[in-house]
Parts: sequence; structure tokens; C-alpha cells
Amino acid sequence: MKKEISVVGAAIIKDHKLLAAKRSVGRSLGGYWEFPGGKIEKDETAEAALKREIFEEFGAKSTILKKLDQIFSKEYDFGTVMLEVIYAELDSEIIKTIEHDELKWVSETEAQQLNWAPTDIPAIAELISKGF
Ligand SMILES: Nc1nc2c([nH]c(=O)n2[C@H]2C[C@H](O)[C@@H](COP(=O)(O)OP(=O)(O)OP(=O)(O)O)O2)c(=O)[nH]1
Repeated sequence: MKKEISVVGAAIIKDHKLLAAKRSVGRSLGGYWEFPGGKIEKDETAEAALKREIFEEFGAKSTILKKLDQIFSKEYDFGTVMLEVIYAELDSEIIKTIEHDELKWVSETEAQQLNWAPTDIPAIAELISKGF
């Protein structure tokens, strides 16, 4: 069995738009759109990991809201990503972005047109089915 990589992503929604982030080319899954977030460290909760990652990536404080019930898993050559998605709000401005080539606030329709990481495709469908 492939090594499991526990990852948490943020569904940050403001004015009916979702914050999508394009992974920098050269990283694993580079060039795909994803949720801001990252790997959950040992002995860390998904919520704590998300708060830490948002601060590291954007220099922004956040409030962590509700988690989606489902875990989205996808096998790659480097391991099996197990993605948890949690709604979150930014409490301060994004002052930097160190891991992404682009950030974009997208409507439901625009979100459907982005080239999401394969792990994220069912997660986006779930968010759209709930509405934002
Ligand atoms: N942050 C994030 N990572 C995701 C998503 N979907 C998905 O498959 N992933 C994958 C990409 C990475 O393999 C892993 C997250 O790791 P990370 O974002 O901490 O990446 P890292 O800096 O450690 O990456 P790297 O060293 O492997 O390039 O999960 C998502 O929506 N957000």
C-alpha cells in the first residue's frame, strides 16, 4: 500500500466566491488548482494544521469553521493523499503567497472550469452542491 499523506485544505468563501490557489510549477501536482492548506503534522489536528498553513502561506490569521464529513482520497505515484476540507474565514489580509503561482476568487461556475488537482474534483463538486 502507498504511504498515506494527510492533508487539510481550506474552503475560504467570501461574497459567494471561493479562494482557489494554483500550485507552483515544480512542486508535486504543480500547476493544478487547489485549496490553500497543506500536510497535517504528527500530533496535530486538521484544524490546527489549517490555521498554521494559512498563516505560513499568506501571513493571514483565520477562523476555522465546519469540516466536510467526507475525506477525499486519491492515489498518486508519490503516495495516497487523504484530503480533509474545512470551511474557514480570513481575519486579516493576505500579505504574501509563497507556495502558489496565482490566487483567484471564483464563482461556482468559474470553479467548475479550473483545472483542479484530481483529489479536489469531488470536493469541489461537494462544495458546489452545498452552494456558495
Ligand atoms: N495544500 C493542498 N494540497 C493538496 C490539495 N489537494 C491535493 O491533492 N494536495 C496534495 C499536494 C501535496 O502532495 C500534498 C500537500 O502538501 P503540501 O501543500 O504541504 O506540499 P509540500 O509543500 O509539502 O509539497 P512538496 O514538498 O511535496 O512539493 O497534498 C489541496 O487542495 N491543497
